[in-house]
Amino acid sequence: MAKTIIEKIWEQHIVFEEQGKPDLLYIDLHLLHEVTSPQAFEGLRLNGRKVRRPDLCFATMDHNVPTRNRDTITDPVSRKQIKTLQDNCDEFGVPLAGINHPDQGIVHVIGPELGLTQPGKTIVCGDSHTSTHGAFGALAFGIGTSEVEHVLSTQTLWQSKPKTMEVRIDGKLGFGVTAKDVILAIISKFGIDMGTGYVMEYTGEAVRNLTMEERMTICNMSIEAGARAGLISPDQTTIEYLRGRRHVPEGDAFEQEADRWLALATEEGAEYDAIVSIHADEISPFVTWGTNPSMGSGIAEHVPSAADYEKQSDKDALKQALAYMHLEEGMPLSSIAIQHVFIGSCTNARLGDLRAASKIIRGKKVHPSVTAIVVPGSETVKRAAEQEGLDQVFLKAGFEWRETGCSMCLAMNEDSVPAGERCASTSNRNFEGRQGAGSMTHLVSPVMAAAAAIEGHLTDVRNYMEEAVASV
Ligand SMILES: CC(C)[C@H](C(=O)O)[C@@H](O)C(=O)O
Ligand code: SF4
Repeated sequence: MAKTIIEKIWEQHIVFEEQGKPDLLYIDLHLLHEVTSPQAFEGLRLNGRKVRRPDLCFATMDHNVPTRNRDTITDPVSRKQIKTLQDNCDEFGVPLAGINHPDQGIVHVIGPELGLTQPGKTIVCGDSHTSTHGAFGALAFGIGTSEVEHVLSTQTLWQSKPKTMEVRIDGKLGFGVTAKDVILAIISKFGIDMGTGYVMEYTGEAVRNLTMEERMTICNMSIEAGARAGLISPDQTTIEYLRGRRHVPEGDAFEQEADRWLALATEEGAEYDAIVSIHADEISPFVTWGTNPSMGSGIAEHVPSAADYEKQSDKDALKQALAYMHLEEGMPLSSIAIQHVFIGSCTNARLGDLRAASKIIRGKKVHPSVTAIVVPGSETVKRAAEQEGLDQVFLKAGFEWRETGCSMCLAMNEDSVPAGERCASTSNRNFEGRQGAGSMTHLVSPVMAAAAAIEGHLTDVRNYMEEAVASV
């Protein structure tokens, strides 16, 4: 019987199964960061255990690292978490890209970059956005700290078999429409619970045409759609991205792996437990106006009104979100003034994202009432961008060019949005207080963030792009 990639990877990793109980899965790659690992290592120490396969682990520091001055970590909790990870990795022999390491970066950016993320692997990390790695056709999901301890000591994990969902994106994406708009549009159309209990596989013409970086943006936000994980079957784009990366085999061995990877793809006629679809024509540059990622619309639209909803619970949710966001029902989205722009995070801080944003701002100036920062996703991204002169484009326009890390995505370090101020952000979460107590977040793509930085309010990037095209 034809199978989905999800079933194939699952079956290949079962170590132990018993009817009606979760399966014990082998884990091929365990990524770690400083926030969710301290108690797990402490648990090992208390029980006199070792890390079973340090060679299948890789750690980095990302959530707490300062993006201005690497040598001064002012927050005592941040300082402690960073020191603790360093000590734990030293003690247990876990490879680490520490704060000043040339490979350091956001865990979900560096895994793929180093070629650690590969098709067919089971990948876990004590972090919900581990779904990012699914872009490669890996089964990648976030786990809790007690599970981190379990994986450290056994290299296995108990997991209930998920249901499968096909999320099909037909057609070709329009002018100015990016991967970020695709995933925001999907979550807006089907809701934040659409994926509960499922692993979602993104399919369709629009997906096949995306680069690996763009696929990562989509898979990254699977968790915001409630899914356990999200993935994309490997194809030639996947293979070409991985060729030559540090942790993949070389020469003939690579070609053999490539054949094995391609054979994992979902087979023609395989059945999913659920199917949803969206057409590329339905998707325009998106922006969120509310306090969860489903509360968003195309930039040409308006903040919804209570009258637009039938259910009282939806009307109430709208009112609550708008009260927090200090927005009025029915106002045009493009009239919303912003004071901050954040181009960063594991969703949208890769080289392609920075390139795209830089094209919008080249030769322009950040609006005087806006503070705009670029936080590259990794040291590797930062170096590559600097080599192309992108840092100079951003700096000339009035952006700050920072060191790498999670930064303003969740404001665990000193980068935060002050209470009562608004940020156009390329990150993935817009919950109340996410970017700082009382801060207001509008999730957008990198090009939309760049255009907002120039205008001082949310704006349709397509106008900018038309101008850029016309000036050629
Ligand atoms: C700190 C970490 C546990 C958290 C997550 O799991 O997602 C963070 O990365 C986030 O994005 O909120
Ligand atoms: S960049 Fe944001 S979403 Fe990604 S891992 Fe860091 S805090 Fe989480």
